Amino acid sequence: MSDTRSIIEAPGALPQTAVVHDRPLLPSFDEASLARPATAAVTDLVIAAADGTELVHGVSASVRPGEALGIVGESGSGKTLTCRALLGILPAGLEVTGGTVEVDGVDLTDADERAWRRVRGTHIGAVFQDPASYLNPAIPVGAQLEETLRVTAGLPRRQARQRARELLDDLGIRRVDLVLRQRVAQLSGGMLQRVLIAMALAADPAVLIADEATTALDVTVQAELLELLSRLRRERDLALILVSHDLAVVAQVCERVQVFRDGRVVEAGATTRVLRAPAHAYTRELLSAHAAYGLERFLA
Ligand SMILES: Nc1ncnc2c1ncn2[C@@H]1O[C@H](COP(=O)(O)OP(=O)(O)OP(=O)(O)O)[C@@H](O)[C@H]1O
Repeated sequence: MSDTRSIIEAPGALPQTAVVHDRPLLPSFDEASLARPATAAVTDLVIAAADGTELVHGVSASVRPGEALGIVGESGSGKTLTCRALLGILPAGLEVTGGTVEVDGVDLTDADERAWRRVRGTHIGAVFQDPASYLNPAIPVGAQLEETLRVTAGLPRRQARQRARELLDDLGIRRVDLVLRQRVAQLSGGMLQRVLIAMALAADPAVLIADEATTALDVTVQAELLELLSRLRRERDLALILVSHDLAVVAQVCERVQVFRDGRVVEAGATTRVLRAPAHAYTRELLSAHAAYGLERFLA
């Protein structure tokens, strides 16, 4: 389903489950951004297993420079597979069997691993849940960040060291030199995720995917990281794709949202509209589940 075809017009009346409060939802949707060409896009994407079982059934999603797109939906709805298709890292046994994948002006639909390696890291980066599992526990995180800077951004050793400091400083980390010397076990989840964000941004990609990147963190640290992602996309004109099962997370950062269910986009549109006046019964279900946990707390 394409972006436009999947947008269902909002009904006039506001359903009970929509979160209503007297302040406007932020950020507002900038329609002008849609006039810019997409930085990353999947169009009519189909992902299937080797036995032909379809897991993603014709999803379209796109994001532009400086824009944040939220992807929400319950577990197993196809959010991660869609993002993995954009990164060229589908799990073994799964493949793109229909549609197109494009990143930063490059058509990667039929790309081999060599072509993907030229794009991953340099044009598109990603962070996921559980940052510790992406780092070597035996090596200081600074050395791992420097290695990424050498390999992905092609910096010589001395420059990589300097750039690692600058990157962490830019991500709001205090006592940068101390953090760079520490190992995984010595750092908090929020700090490790910052290090992973620094690695993902090492070669200044145009697109960043954050897939449940703040899920396991406590609310305060989560809010700090969401604020950081918002700032980075503003300052770097980064196209951000934020994946979460949590509507509140998406509401804090994204001006557009797509609701996934069973490998399809069931609703898409401006976050404000989707949250205030959900058109699809499933979105209303998601919202009522969140209302029970006080979604409005995060939206104000
Ligand atoms: N390696 C795999 N082999 C077979 N099926 C898979 C594989 N990975 C995912 N799936 C299936 O594909 C569907 C979509 O999975 P996906 O991981 O994209 O969901 P998701 O929305 O990201 O869920 P979650 O929030 O739990 O990560 C699910 O039915 C899942 O079971």
